[in-house]
Amino acid sequence: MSKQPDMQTETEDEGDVSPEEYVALSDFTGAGSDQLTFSCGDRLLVHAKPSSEWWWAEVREVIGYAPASYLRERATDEEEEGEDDACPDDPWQDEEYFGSYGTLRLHLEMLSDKSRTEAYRQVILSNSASLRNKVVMDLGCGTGIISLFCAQLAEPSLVYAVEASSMADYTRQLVKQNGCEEVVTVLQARAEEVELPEQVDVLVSEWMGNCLLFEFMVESVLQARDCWLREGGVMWPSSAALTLVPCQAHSYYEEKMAFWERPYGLDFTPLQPLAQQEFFTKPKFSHLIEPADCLATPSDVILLDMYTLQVKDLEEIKGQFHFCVDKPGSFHGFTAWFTVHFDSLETGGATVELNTGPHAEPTHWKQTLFMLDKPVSVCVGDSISGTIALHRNPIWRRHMTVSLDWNIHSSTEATENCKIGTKSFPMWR
Ligand SMILES: C[S@@+](CC[C@H](N)C(=O)[O-])C[C@H]1O[C@@H](n2cnc3c(N)ncnc32)[C@H](O)[C@@H]1O
Repeated sequence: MSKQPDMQTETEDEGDVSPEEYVALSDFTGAGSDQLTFSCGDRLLVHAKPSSEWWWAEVREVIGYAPASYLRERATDEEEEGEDDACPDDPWQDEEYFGSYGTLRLHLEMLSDKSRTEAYRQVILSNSASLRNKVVMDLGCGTGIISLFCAQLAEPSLVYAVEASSMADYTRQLVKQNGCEEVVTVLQARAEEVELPEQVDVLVSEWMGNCLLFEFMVESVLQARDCWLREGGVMWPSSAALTLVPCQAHSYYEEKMAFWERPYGLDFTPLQPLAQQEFFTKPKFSHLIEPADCLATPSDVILLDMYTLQVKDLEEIKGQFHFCVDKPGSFHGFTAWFTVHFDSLETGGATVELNTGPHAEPTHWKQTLFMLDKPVSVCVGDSISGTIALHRNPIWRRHMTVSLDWNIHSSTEATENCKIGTKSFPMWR
């Protein structure tokens, strides 16, 4: 399976535009013969934009596909003179990111997610005695819910509630409204830039994104840990796991792909390559997998220790899987979700878990589905092994690409039969 499905079937005239000049934002090494290799600063001529992710381009008289997110439109000569590098102005897209957290929509979604919010409440409640007189930092406090739980359910000496978005103004009001202003200090700042008068005993944050890492808020948490957590202090969450399972996704496949087989008695199959490009090249967020659609026992493929994880580790995180199929069916893809654990402040105390998988109460993250280009029939006893890699985008720091490589060994066919596949899914770029 190619990394960019069906690229081979695309021609130069699909999505034609008159050639435009672009500049490479970063080095890129093509993975196959149809992909270009170029260096940061190279000028590329883009001939066609057949998809939003991959463009048909030319560099040094070589033609091939280039990832759109590595390119930026070339400025005029005058504009270019004033530029000292090719990097975008805001690789973290902070304006857009913190802008969205300055409105209520996301906070309503998060606070309405009872499993998520109650898990944090439970962490505070079950550690209330040990939190007495402790100093807490709530990184990315949003409306201040976790800080308010701390102030109401325990007796910390101080909670620094750090929030970069304009929501912080309202958070201050909420803290006052609930009589917690003696304990909770709201600081409107990016956590990376905040100055605290002291180190903290506990660093709590709700930083998890789709597929655990998307948005990479975790980097801010790791930087704050290194700056502000006292030696021996506690991280909440303390660890995180990404879980994967091979699965069926009949209704999604029917809805997006099989639909084109015979709508109204007509053969629309020439649209299937387009359907694959449009619906299956990116993961499906907000997927709710039925436990019955799991073809094997789910397995943790990536484990993160929040005490030892380093910012540089985030560039590429790899895991392996080996599934034994325990249900016959159509292997349509992989579904991923995450679980985080909160260690107790007391030695031997109970750990609290927030599990976003199909066997737990649904959360607003739901699960993430990665569709194969074509389903593969599998039988009980077959094995599906391979690797997963989360590659952080070198330019757009909140984005990543999830690459999956797998091989399927059949247990039933007399001759050794192994089907292999590989596919990369940009989230978002
Ligand atoms: C996922 S929300 C969680 C909000 C709140 N803690 C809750 O549980 O409802 C993450 C929040 O962190 C803020 N945030 C993200 N990165 C930050 C940073 N580096 N510094 C300060 N705030 C940040 C966002 O603006 C957003 O309000």
